[in-house]
Amino acid sequence: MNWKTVCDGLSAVERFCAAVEVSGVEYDSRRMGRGDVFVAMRGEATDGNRYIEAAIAKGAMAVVTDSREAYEKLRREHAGVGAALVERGRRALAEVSAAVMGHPERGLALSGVTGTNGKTTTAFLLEAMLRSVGRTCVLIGTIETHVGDEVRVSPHTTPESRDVLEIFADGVKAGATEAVMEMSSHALEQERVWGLPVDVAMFTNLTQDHLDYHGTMEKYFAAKARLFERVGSPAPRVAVINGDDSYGRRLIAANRQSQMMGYGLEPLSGDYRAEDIKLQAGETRFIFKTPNGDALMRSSLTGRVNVYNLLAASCAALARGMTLEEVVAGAASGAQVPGRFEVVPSSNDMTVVVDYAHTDDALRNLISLARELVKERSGRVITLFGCGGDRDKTKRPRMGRAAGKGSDLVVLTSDNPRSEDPMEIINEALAGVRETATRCIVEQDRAAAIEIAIRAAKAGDIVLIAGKGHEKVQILREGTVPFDDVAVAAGVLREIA
Ligand SMILES: CC(=O)N[C@H]1[C@@H](OP(=O)(O)OP(=O)(O)OC[C@H]2O[C@@H](n3ccc(=O)[nH]c3=O)[C@H](O)[C@@H]2O)O[C@H](CO)[C@@H](O)[C@@H]1O[C@H](C)C(=O)N[C@@H](C)C(=O)N[C@H](CCC(=O)O)C(=O)O
Ligand SMILES: Nc1ncnc2c1ncn2[C@@H]1O[C@H](COP(=O)(O)OP(=O)(O)OP(=O)(O)O)[C@@H](O)[C@H]1O
Ligand SMILES: N[C@H](CCC[C@H](N)C(=O)O)C(=O)O
Ligand SMILES: [Mg+2]
Repeated sequence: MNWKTVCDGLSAVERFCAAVEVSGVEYDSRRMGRGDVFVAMRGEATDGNRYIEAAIAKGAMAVVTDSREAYEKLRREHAGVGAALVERGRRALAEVSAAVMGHPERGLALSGVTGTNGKTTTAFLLEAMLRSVGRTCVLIGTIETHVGDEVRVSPHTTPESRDVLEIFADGVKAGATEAVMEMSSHALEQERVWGLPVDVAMFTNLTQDHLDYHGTMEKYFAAKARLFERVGSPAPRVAVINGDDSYGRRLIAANRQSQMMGYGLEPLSGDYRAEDIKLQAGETRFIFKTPNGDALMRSSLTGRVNVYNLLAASCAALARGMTLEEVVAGAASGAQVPGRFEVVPSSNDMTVVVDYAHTDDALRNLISLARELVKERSGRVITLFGCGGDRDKTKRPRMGRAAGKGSDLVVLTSDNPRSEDPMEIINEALAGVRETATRCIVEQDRAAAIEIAIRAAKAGDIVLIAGKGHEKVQILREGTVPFDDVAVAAGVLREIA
């Protein structure tokens, strides 16, 4: 594509439309190919403007920068290279990528989901519903990325706009008409989803997480709320919002532009509600009440939180034109989401569950679900958890309290300590557990800790292995090593069988 054509569609402060052809876009000098546009973005760790020379050396035909100094240097020293001076690097990245890739976002109806917990599960459910009526989908989220039937690894929950658009372009080629995407608060704040036309936006809930990045709950909420505002693209056509959540109610009250679908369990939560809920291990049933009729909803997912996820996905599927009957049939077709209340198969008479609960709210929900499940058989709840390093430190004692409060035994261990000292993280969480009277065993090594937790269980007990879910690695100061909670737990269960 001609750089001038790209330039014409770019909201730039100044531009130099050299007569060059560009074939791709990159934001990382290490990934540059000949003929690409390099978009320099200012980050927290470094500044993309430092890598302009490296990008040109690798064959950049044009450079987009938010630095006047860098722009003027480019004009002086690289007369043959196209250039644009913009206000915000990440916005420009989205605009340039969409133009160079021929606007793949226009070929897909996009449903986006945000919230602290439940994004991955809701996205998987919605994709299953859409697929059940024969639609080809793109799915972008924490666990993996789907381009129709092709499964790819997800380096991030929400990639940079350039990478999202590349996936969209592949999706369009594969015949996709729908895209379902998790939109993390980091991505909304950093405008990684700038310019994407969201048709249906979903909000699951907001509880404490990521305060290391956002600072306060209000700022964290403001980042999530951007999905429902007119920033960079029109406001979503339909907003699907959890009316049982106090932040959700604020979004509902502030809404002026979208068709509103409020959902929840409380009578005032909205027009889409779950009533007569029946929860069992491996089965959830409820009456899905809608303004256009009611239907019996059944799913193999376990737990009350999944009632919310089913409601959000069902509302979105209705908004995408599916009938109530199709939605209900589609929900029944939704399979296990990896690492979300995943029961590890075993011949022992205890239950071992791997779950991605990594906030105090998720732990509380998980433990109270486990408590309900063991009630009849008078079993105990044994909870293993750890807290991530280089992430929100204030959630550590809160997670400790939540684990201690509902469990009969806590095993405290490591969960991606990253650059931090694992024992320091453990001690911060331990302070919370100690506020409760629950016995706590500390074992820094996660594999050893899993073994301790399972060996402590008796017939009828449930062992919750929380925090890592689908993850396949442990991130340590010394490096990243393969690690899989399900595999480790299955190994221990085999040994004691
Ligand atoms: C805090 C955060 O979100 N950081 C992300 C962000 O980094 P940054 O803006 O600080 O960028 P930077 O590293 O300073 O680099 C600036 C620019 O220089 C470029 N560069 C850098 C080096 C070089 O040699 N050449 C070069 O061109 C970089 O590609 C970048 O464009 O942009 C980078 C490029 O895309 C990301 O890799 C990085 O993710 C880091 C690794 C990360 O851990 N992110 C997590 C917190 C995250 O985003 N998580 C959410 C999910 C959270 C949830 O569970 O809800 C997610 O959406 O995945
Ligand atoms: N609707 C919900 N409300 C509260 N907790 C939930 C909900 N859905 C799932 N959870 C809990 O949160 C954990 C993570 O769920 P899920 O992966 O669906 O959320 P997520 O928002 O994608 O998380 P992340 O931002 O880390 O990717 C689950 O394992 C479960 O313990
Ligand atoms: N994706 C989230 C959750 C990771 C959960 C836990 N395994 C951790 O490493 O803290 C994050 O990066 O904060
Ligand atoms: Mg997720």
